[in-house]
Amino acid sequence: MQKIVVEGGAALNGEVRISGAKNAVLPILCATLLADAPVRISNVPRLHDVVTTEKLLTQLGAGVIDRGDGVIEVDPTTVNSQVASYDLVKTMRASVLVLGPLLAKYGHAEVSLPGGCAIGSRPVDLHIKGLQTLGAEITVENGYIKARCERLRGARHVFDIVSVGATENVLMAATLAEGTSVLENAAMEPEIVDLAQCLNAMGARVEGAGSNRIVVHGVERLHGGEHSVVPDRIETGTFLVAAAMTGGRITATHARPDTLDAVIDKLKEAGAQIECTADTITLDMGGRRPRAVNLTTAPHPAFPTDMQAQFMALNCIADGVAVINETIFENRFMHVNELVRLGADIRVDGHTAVVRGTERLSGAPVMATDLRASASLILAGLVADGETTIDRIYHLDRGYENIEAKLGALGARIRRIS
Ligand SMILES: CC(=O)N[C@H]1[C@@H](OP(=O)(O)OP(=O)(O)OC[C@H]2O[C@@H](n3ccc(=O)[nH]c3=O)[C@H](O)[C@@H]2O)O[C@H](CO)[C@@H](O)[C@@H]1O
Ligand SMILES: C=C(OP(=O)(O)O)C(=O)O
Repeated sequence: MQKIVVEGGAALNGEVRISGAKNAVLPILCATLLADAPVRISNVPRLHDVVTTEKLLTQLGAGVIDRGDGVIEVDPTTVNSQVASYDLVKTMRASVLVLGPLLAKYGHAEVSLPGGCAIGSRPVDLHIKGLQTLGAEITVENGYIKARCERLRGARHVFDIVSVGATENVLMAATLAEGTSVLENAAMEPEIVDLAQCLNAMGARVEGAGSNRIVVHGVERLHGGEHSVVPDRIETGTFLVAAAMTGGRITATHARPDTLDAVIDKLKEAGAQIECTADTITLDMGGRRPRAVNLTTAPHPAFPTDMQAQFMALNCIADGVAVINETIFENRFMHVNELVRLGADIRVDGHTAVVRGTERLSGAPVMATDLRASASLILAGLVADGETTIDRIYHLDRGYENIEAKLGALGARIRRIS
């Protein structure tokens, strides 16, 4: 099994090119199923989750051409199965996002229940309820969600709680429904906006994405189209935190600063100087030690849960005490015990972690438990004395494109070993 070895102590300097967003490209690839002509997606990151989605689309019968240069062409006209099997869905929860498109296009779909994952139980009841509001008959049998409906009907639906995935599934389904749907208490994440832009490029009529009220005027068909995936705000934030922790200066290029307000505010609070243009972010820490920053995760535009672990790593070596509240997932502190193995001082009580910054961490073998936990361990390794070896990095490869090459180009001493 592969591992990543980091030798701490180097300040990061230079430029890093940000990839397309994992959390945008996955729903967008699923959305191509709605079209009745080929769709071309560019700025696609090379990620394990993208490969899994390609396999899923292929299993459904779609033609998938990955041109290897960040462009994927999906031909959905050859789809001949509406069943997403457990084998693939269990490896990637986002596979459940084929449910809405398949149901809307073909009138039926069977998608394996994704089950829980390391960070929480992550049910899909809100996806099901939303599709039921549009008229779907849904049962859950033998571990599969079985959905059926001749043609979905536009309706008003209020999500019980804000869910990114449920908003995406219902939004995609509503594009082919008869009449208008109004989705209230919708998620407002930039990835929802990107999905809506892609759907509109395919002929959908979606308004209000990015607000908590999305209006979808159903159309008879979606045609092919082209879309370039929004830059990954979580990858961007991860590199910015790395630079802040090491006292360095980096510029993230091909980024979208306007999707990162809460993260940029916290980095400034930690003492970083930050300058943005429309598509770059320069962070200068000037060799200073970061100050501790309190944070509470919440749906966009508040602080993203997908950046919590990275800021935990920053707080481990910051000046002061930080209180971190995780309000989205019930079990998203699994990096804590591993950070403690590196010398961090962290106490967890329920959804709250109290982090007392220490001047030094010391390298050790650690184990990644999930995607962002893996990133936090790399960040801690960048500032720890000696070597940190991170095991189970397959989590990392789900969501970061070439992270060791990108960090290495910024001056980090990092390598992958088998
Ligand atoms: C592929 C993708 O885009 N993943 C992101 C997406 O995950 P995902 O879409 O799975 O996350 P949700 O926004 O749905 O989850 C938010 C909360 O709602 C709960 N919930 C969700 C659906 C449901 O039917 N019932 C229910 O109770 C979840 O358990 C969680 O506590 O948003 C999360 C929250 O920003 C991010 O951490 C993930 O990186
Ligand atoms: C939790 C994450 O992803 P997923 O929803 O794909 O598990 C993440 O990107 O941090």
